[in-house]
Amino acid sequence: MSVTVRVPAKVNVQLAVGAARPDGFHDLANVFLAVSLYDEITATPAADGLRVTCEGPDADQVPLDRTNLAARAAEALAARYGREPDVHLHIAKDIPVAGGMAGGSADGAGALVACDALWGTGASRAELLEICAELGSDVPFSLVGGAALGTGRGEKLTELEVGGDFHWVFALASRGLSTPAVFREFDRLGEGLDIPEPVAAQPVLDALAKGDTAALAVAVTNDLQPAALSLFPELSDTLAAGRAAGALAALVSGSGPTTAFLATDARSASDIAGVLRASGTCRDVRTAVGAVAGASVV
Ligand SMILES: C[C@](O)(CO)[C@H](O)COP(=O)(O)OP(=O)(O)OC[C@H]1O[C@@H](n2ccc(N)nc2=O)[C@H](O)[C@@H]1O
Ligand SMILES: Nc1ncnc2c1ncn2[C@@H]1O[C@H](COP(=O)(O)OP(=O)(O)OP(=O)(O)O)[C@@H](O)[C@H]1O
Repeated sequence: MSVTVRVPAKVNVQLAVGAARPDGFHDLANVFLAVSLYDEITATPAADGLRVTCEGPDADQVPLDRTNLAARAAEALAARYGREPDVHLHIAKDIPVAGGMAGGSADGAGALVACDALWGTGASRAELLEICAELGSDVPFSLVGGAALGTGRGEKLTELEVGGDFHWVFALASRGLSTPAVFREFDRLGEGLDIPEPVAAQPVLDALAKGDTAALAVAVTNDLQPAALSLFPELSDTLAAGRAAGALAALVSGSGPTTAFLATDARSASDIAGVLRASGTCRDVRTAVGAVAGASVV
């Protein structure tokens, strides 16, 4: 018997970042939207301990040892329920690696849900969310999906209403960006400046609730974008190409380097994707819609 769980990627429609905290993390007002790019995690019982395998275009960049977030999730759940993590976790990876779309976090949440079902632990949702928060700031949202406001370091979630579909185009970059490096660059760029407390922007929440793409397009913000562009200046060319192709908004997704483009509808998304693909400013292009459900057994 095995269990397969499908988990979406995310885009941040608002990412407000506060000053560095004493523990090195940053307080956030992080408005997450789950989008229809998915990893699938299959958990199969194994007699000989924990093993991770991965397939997909970026599979060679995924660690298969105990640092993999899927492995860490299985170990955390097993430890809590006093059992051995005897499981084979297979990741079918479609979310870009080190792309700012919470790919590793998706695998952590997916492995947790898969092992929970396989082992029949009966853990409550609150317990699963607690383990997610220990694994990483983005992991709780990968479990929950839909749209949510993340506060604290992003792990404290309030679910948000979404009144309609939002159509996106994502341009994948030629290399990854390290999330800690982007936060460090944010700190460096902000040295000597007064960094305000991060707060959720009402126009973003209203646009989501109404399903109003045009309103969301003028409301999206990402405080990590200047840091990501500083470390990866060529991303400006991708953003410009998407804008010229008719995107209503163009921004870096989370810590980058994936760039995200908001489109009027599915047809426009497909047109923008075609122009971006031909522009030579990115490695690959994908379209997706949000909001979609979080980690779900298939
Ligand atoms: C950029 C975002 O993807 C936006 O959703 C997240 O804030 C990052 O979430 P994540 O990849 O799950 O991050 P974690 O694994 O928790 O932390 C990785 C590193 O990112 C930095 N980090 C992360 C979250 C946060 N609120 N402040 C931070 O400064 C820290 O250097 C931390 O060591
Ligand atoms: N299951 C996993 N899939 C991909 N990377 C993983 C995984 N587990 C650990 N990692 C490590 O995490 C690093 C960041 O990868 P990930 O794809 O999660 O980045 P990201 O999407 O930018 O994250 P986020 O958007 O949450 O900041 C990788 O370079 C890799 O070393």
